[in-house]
Amino acid sequence: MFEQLGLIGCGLMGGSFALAMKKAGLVKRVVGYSKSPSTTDRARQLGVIDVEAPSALLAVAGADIVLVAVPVAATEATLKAIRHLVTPNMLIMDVGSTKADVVQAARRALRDQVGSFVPAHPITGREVSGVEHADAELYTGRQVILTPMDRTLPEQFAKAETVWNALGCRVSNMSPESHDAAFAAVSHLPHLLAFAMMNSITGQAEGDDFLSLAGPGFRDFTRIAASDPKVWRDILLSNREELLAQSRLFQQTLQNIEQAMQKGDTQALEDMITLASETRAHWRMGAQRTSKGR
Ligand SMILES: NC(=O)C1=CN([C@@H]2O[C@H](COP(=O)(O)OP(=O)(O)OC[C@H]3O[C@@H](n4cnc5c(N)ncnc54)[C@H](O)[C@@H]3O)[C@@H](O)[C@H]2O)C=CC1
Ligand SMILES: O=C(O)C(=O)Cc1ccc(O)cc1
Repeated sequence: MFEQLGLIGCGLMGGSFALAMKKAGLVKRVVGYSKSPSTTDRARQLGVIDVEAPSALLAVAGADIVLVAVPVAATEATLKAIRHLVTPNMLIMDVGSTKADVVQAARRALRDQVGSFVPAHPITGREVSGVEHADAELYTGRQVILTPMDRTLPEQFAKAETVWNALGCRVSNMSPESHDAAFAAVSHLPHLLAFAMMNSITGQAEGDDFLSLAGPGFRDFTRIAASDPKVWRDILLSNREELLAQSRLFQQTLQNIEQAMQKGDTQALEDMITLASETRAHWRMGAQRTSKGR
């Protein structure tokens, strides 16, 4: 389907996309660029990319599909660097975890070529980063949210849907703002809490001793605290308004539970735990929404 993928950011998400595209027979050649030459070199050694490019611009030369898979704050500079080679026939996508910022960055950077850009967020990933963890199956069976702009070209949007469907993903669309509000609640806040949880324990004199005693519940709750610092620094800042609003709601809910504990209000405490327990027991990842919502 495509001749050449230009991959900018040869890490977990970009590397996995390259492997998945090759495995599905959707691309003949992958030309990759990452900020550090040793990463690009490693990506070639691992067979994730076929050719190393010395710059983002040269990774795009001759490409008919481009994936930008860098920390979200690097999106604007990356798109600016490639703008002169972007054509209306080229499909450019990102995989960034935030979308309002990315869309604004794309408008500023690509200007009259912004129609080629289809903002994308695959709802998959891991707490490990880097090309060593790239996995051809990472996207299989997962959701991908597209947040097209008014100027997104219908042909490029249709191509984006076709690519993700061919990789086994379920594709849906929403506005960048609705996307950021939802993912502040179900992705960015859980990461924030996991980071805070780890630091709140290690900040105590006996923190290391406590950690040595922790079991599977702690492991499950904190797995995502091991995520990449640069990637998550950018996400927390990029979606800070929505995330701070979610953090305030969380703190209010925590206070309600603490109050019931302080008052010894057995019934209120049990009711709150029952609500959480039943909701979590029935929740399934990626299940279609059945009732209310925005
Ligand atoms: N890790 C995850 O689970 C998920 C991450 N994402 C998004 O995917 C994007 C990439 O994240 P990962 O692949 O996890 O990170 P990663 O750290 O594995 O890969 C990022 C790569 O980009 C390179 N890079 C950084 N700045 C660059 C620049 N200015 N120019 C070129 N290359 C640059 C890094 O050297 C690295 O190779 C981020 O925007 C993140 O929000 C989206 C869904 C899931
Ligand atoms: O590791 C996990 O389970 C994740 O939740 C990964 C993840 C990280 C960032 C995203 O934007 C989407 C998914």
